[in-house]
Amino acid sequence: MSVINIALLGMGTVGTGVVKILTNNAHNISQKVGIPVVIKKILVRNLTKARTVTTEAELVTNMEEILNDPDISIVVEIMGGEIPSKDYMLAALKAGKHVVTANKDVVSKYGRELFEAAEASQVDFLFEASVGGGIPIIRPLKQCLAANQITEIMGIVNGTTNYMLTKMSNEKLDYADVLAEAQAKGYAESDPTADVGGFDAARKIAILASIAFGVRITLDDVSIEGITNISIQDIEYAKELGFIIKLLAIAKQNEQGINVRVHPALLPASHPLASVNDVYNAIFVKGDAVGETMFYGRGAGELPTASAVVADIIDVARDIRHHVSSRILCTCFDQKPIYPVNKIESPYYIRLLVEDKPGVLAAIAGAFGAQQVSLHSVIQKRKVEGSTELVLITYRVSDENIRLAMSTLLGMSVVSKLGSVIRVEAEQIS
Ligand SMILES: NC(=O)C1=CN([C@@H]2O[C@H](COP(=O)(O)OP(=O)(O)OC[C@H]3O[C@@H](n4cnc5c(N)ncnc54)[C@H](OP(=O)(O)O)[C@@H]3O)[C@@H](O)[C@H]2O)C=CC1
Ligand SMILES: N[C@@H](CC=O)C(=O)O
Ligand code: NA
Repeated sequence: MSVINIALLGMGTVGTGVVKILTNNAHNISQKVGIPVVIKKILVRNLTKARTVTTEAELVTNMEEILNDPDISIVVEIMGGEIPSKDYMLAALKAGKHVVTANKDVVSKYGRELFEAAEASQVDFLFEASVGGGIPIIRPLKQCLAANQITEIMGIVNGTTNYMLTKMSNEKLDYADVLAEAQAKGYAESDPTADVGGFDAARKIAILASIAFGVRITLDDVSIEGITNISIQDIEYAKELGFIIKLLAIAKQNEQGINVRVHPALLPASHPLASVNDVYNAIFVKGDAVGETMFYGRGAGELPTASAVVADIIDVARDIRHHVSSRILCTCFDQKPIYPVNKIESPYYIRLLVEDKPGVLAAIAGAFGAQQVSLHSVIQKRKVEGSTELVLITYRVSDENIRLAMSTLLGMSVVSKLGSVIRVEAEQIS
């Protein structure tokens, strides 16, 4: 074997980055593998579309041309979406080809099926780019931290929403404008509701939790809330109170089971995740032996994501050279109960509009008190349409109790509007 031939499925944002890296760093990569890695074919939808990078690879529109090519030993899926990506990956694995993917939708939903197919064919199935873009996180969890019992993962795992929240916070830009910017930069999914709705982050934390806890966690096990209801007003009030709003992905394991959730949260400005800005992601992993570790870097974008994809290609290429494969496949061996989010206690930030008259504050405090919700701080903000805006931070309370308190408040004639209810992740408020 004098070269390793690969095929790309897709030549969009990530595919373009993969072509660039494999071209610009060809010598370096060839030295690391031992022989050159060459892109032989690229599957696209549209052969006549203008491309921003030139390649000697043949552009094709029929997957059979890749599946039936015996020279191609690695298939790199960077098309996105579930269908036909999953079927193409399965077909490639069954044809004895190694597969590298950046597709969290497919890995989080069909991981088991794909791992089984890889094992049956004794080939590799690698997916480093599916979580955290260019940040090494899958390999560290599966290999470098393998000695540990992981108890907690917490982080910012969606570049689009972190970019949006940063721009809204620092430049007071409008939600729709910053979303359009993130799309133009190639950070967002083809359907950006996956980003802003929290589903992309949920798929990523499901993948991380599955690997970390040795359990198959699916999207149905994740409690999901996105950033669609976060306003500049909330970002500003949070800042005044010493907090920064971030979209967090959290997975925790304790005696009661596993809790996996994605939601916006107020973080104290001094928290390490509060200063993770723009498209950057950061992931904390706590292990019983290693203690706390943190992984940080660009979570989306052409070259950072392609960096992780190409690293997987190099890993597989080395395996091919050394006649080894399927070294670390599925690590989800156990069944453990899921601990529901409504039992998780935390402080809450609440913004509401109330009538401007004596006794209202006492009535509201009473409604909270009836559901065992104690108030840490109450600030009276601006006047809006004749009502007064109240911003409250509660002490630690369960999701269940906060919901009950909210429904009582909404039934009170003095409450004209409920603005926002956002969790606060702060150890110091207990
Ligand atoms: N963008 C990012 O920052 C990151 C993306 N990812 C993941 O990487 C994957 C790719 O993302 P991205 O590069 O942004 O996506 P793009 O939409 O930019 O590119 C998709 C590519 O796939 C091709 N394609 C799509 N559907 C088909 C099909 N049915 N048959 C043949 N070709 C098809 C398109 O062809 P054509 O060019 O002809 O239209 C295009 O070249 C996704 O799974 C995404 O979630 C992961 C981490 C970060
Ligand atoms: N849309 C995703 C892309 C990378 O996974 C994000 O913004 O993080
Ligand atoms: Na990664």
